Amino acid sequence: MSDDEADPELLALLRQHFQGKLNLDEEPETGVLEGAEYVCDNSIDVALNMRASKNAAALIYEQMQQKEFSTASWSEHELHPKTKDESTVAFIFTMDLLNFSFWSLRPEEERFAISYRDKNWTGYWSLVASLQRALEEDIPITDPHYWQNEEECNLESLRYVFRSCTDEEIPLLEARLSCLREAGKVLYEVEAANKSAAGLVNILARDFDCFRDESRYEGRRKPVRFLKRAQILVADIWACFNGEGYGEFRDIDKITMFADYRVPQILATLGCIGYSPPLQAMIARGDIIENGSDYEIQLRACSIWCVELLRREIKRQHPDAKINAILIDFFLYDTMKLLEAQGKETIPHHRTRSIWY
Ligand SMILES: Nc1nc2c(c(CN[C@H]3C=C[C@H](O)[C@@H]3O)cn2[C@@H]2O[C@H](COP(=O)(O)O)[C@@H](O)[C@H]2O)c(=O)[nH]1
Repeated sequence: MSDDEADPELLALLRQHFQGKLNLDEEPETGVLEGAEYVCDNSIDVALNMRASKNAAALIYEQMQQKEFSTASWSEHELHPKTKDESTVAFIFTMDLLNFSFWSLRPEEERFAISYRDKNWTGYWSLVASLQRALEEDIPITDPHYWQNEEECNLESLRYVFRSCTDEEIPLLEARLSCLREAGKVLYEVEAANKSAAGLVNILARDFDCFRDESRYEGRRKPVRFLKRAQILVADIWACFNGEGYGEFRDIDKITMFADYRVPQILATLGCIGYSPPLQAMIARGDIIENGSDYEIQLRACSIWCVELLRREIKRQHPDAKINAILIDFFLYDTMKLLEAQGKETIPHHRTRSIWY
């Protein structure tokens, strides 16, 4: 072959690459942990406390062992779906499309709540209860075709699905409808990610605006990615299916802590993270912290990085521990909710209103 004729194989490869069809990296990365470490290294309003984190790691692991905390714990929750089938995947997908911003400024007895199975459910559980109740009322709330049908699925019908037993409505109802509408457009196959957790997270962030949870941070060229609902979606499917069938992901340990408003709260309560005086005062007063602000990015990123360091410390203390950031996160969230139920909250959660968490 003369040297001015490019190899046809190479040409075909390059053509595919420039058409964006070539997936060279068989082992995708989400970039969440890399961004979290960068922010944490440059953060002045949130700092990690290594001694408290070391002590917390031992405490968390001991309690997780005592409670035999595992993926099976996910399905033990009264409201979580029990069947291991495609309808449960659809349930979890719908749930994590809408799994954001339940906090209320109202007193406990007046806040948005769902009455279901003779109990009033608030926060995240109000979402799960609403979806279960809708399905029992034969509303196909987990069906993408329903989300697309403007006759059937609209603000009125969604207001009915999330009807409250108090006079406070679910926050961001319109935003929830647009998340469903958008998702309805991109009919989704879990197989697309060929069993890669990071791959599925990246596809969700690429194909759905409402999963693309990232922020520009100071001078950094690349946005800092949090991808909280994309990651908790993968984690919920993995946990629900105990890592089998739809829940099988070869790289599940690449999933990080989910940067919400509860786990930073328990990390601060444990002393693992600390705030600068101005940030401390804002959180104590219950001031709104804007989504995308420096304070908020530092809070979320340092929490992700802190849970990563807790995971590493637990693995150092117990090399054969079957543990990852997901199980630590789930455990910390449940622990925070227990403290809340016992009226033992000492540090409030930060207040950011957004569709990201
Ligand atoms: N980081 C993290 N964030 C989590 C969860 C969960 C529930 N996961 C269940 C599944 C397995 C676990 O064992 C849990 O039982 C909800 N959230 C987020 O918190 C906020 C709701 O708070 P509140 O209004 O107080 O209910 C909201 O942003 C919601 O998206 C978690 O696990 N981790």
